[in-house]
Amino acid sequence: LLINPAAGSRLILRAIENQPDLAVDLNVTNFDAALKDTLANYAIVEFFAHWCPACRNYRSQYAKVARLFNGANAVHPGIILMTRVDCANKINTKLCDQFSVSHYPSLYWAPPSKFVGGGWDGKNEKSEVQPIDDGRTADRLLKWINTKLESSYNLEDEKYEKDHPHLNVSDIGQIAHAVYDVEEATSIAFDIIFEHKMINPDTRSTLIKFMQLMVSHHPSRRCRVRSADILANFDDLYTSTKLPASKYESENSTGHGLLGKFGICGKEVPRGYWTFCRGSTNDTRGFSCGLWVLLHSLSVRVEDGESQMAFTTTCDFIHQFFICEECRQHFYNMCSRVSTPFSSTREFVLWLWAAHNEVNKRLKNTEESLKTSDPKFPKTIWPTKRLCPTCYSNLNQNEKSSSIDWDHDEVFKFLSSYYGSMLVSLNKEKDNKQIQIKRNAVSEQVLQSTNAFVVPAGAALAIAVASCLFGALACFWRSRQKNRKYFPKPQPLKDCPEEAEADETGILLVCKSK
Ligand SMILES: Cc1cc2nc3c(=O)[nH]c(=O)nc-3n(C[C@H](O)[C@H](O)[C@H](O)COP(=O)(O)OP(=O)(O)OC[C@H]3O[C@@H](n4cnc5c(N)ncnc54)[C@H](O)[C@@H]3O)c2cc1C
Repeated sequence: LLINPAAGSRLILRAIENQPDLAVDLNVTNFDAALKDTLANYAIVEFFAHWCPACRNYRSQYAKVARLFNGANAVHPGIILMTRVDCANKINTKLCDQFSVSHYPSLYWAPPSKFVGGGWDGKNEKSEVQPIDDGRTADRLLKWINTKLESSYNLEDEKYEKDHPHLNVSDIGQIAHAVYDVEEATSIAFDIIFEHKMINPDTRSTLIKFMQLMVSHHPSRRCRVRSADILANFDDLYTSTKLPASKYESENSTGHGLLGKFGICGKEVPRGYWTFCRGSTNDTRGFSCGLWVLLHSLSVRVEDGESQMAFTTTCDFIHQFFICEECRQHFYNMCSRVSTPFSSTREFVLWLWAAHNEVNKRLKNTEESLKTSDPKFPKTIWPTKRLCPTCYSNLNQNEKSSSIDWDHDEVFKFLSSYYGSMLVSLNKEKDNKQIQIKRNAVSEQVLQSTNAFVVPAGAALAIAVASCLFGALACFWRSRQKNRKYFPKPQPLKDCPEEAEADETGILLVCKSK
């Protein structure tokens, strides 16, 4: 699977979907970007040469393991990104040298970020990049992984049919995988809004205010940047006829004009699968779970002074745009019961948490009586003692009791950390200065614009300026890609069979690279 190096790194990862061989082909032009971009905890890089018969034989073995971890139908998503690099392609020579590749295929293991700009020289024992010394068949590679992760993955594992030991939501670290789902839920929410043409004079201001909230506080950088772009061009995109179609790669203007084509978190999202919010069957959890996580992750990020605006915007957004009738009505009733305006983040965060628990409590009874619950994710009053023991004033208290004596300070601390830093802990992006400028500028405007019907001019300007900076960086990168004159054609290095060593398994050969 060869990918245009100019394509975005997420596109690279997405392109593996529906491919029989799900290992991701990387080369020197996209190696760092793809490994930086993945949210998987670990990566494996196979260095091979396309002329090497041992590598050709090994391909199907590697693919059997990649099926478990890569792609939309991964049985165990978000854990390992499995990639390969063709060292016989001359553009990759330096990259392969960095890893001291002496024979093909050679496999290396590390957290993805350790591959970026890194290497392996065989001398540094403390290096986090580690050669996989025994991965010559699919069974042996998986055994190596299982030993390393203390896991029990099996080549026969099928989606939904086995336990997902690494994706158990009662494990606190799993929230780090939810960034994927927050992006997914955001994209789906906006796709629904655009496809169902839900923007009208009554709903327009709510949408704009929610987007302003996202520009400032969405946990995913790509959603913040894209929301800012859309907000800055909202009127043009909405009417669409004012823009040349080529600018946004669209030929026609259906639905809400070009807005629907613009991808609120980028063109690659929604990807069509869930990670943290994945149910044990296809029709449970997913979008509504992702939407809750989005709301909670926004709530912990707002400033004290924004809390009342964030509350009303959240209530209006759910009321006007969540197409589950029962959900939006119930939620709005809970909103309507609030009589005193919020003056702090803490109040808003705890209100949303309590509202969610009220829904959990109601659904628990309904789902138990109708037997519609997801057996692996029954509704509970949350957080459980296991997730947050200090949230319970009295640890001897039954966590299933209807009136738990919460320690609200601890609950707030827990929520702030869980939906704050823990949620983005896998997301290695670093907010750069431009984002900060944009966030500050927009936050100010959000505060001032609780009744705005249009994007405030100042916010639009700030957003546009910041967007231009991103645009300039993107242009610079693209022009550098264009200026690369050519990629040399891959040349066969050696006639492998003469250099080959028999593998003791009798299945494979190993080709020497030098
Ligand atoms: C605004 C809103 C209102 C809804 N109202 C209804 C309704 O009236 N009727 C209906 O049938 N469905 C409703 N739903 C859907 C329902 O709440 C669940 O989202 C759905 O049943 C899937 O449940 P889940 O097991 O994935 O967990 P969800 O309830 O979706 O929760 C997602 C994750 O959030 C965390 N979480 C759970 N409780 C809390 C809490 N109190 N505070 C913070 N984090 C928590 C957990 O990690 C959980 O896995 C609503 C959804 C939303 C977004």
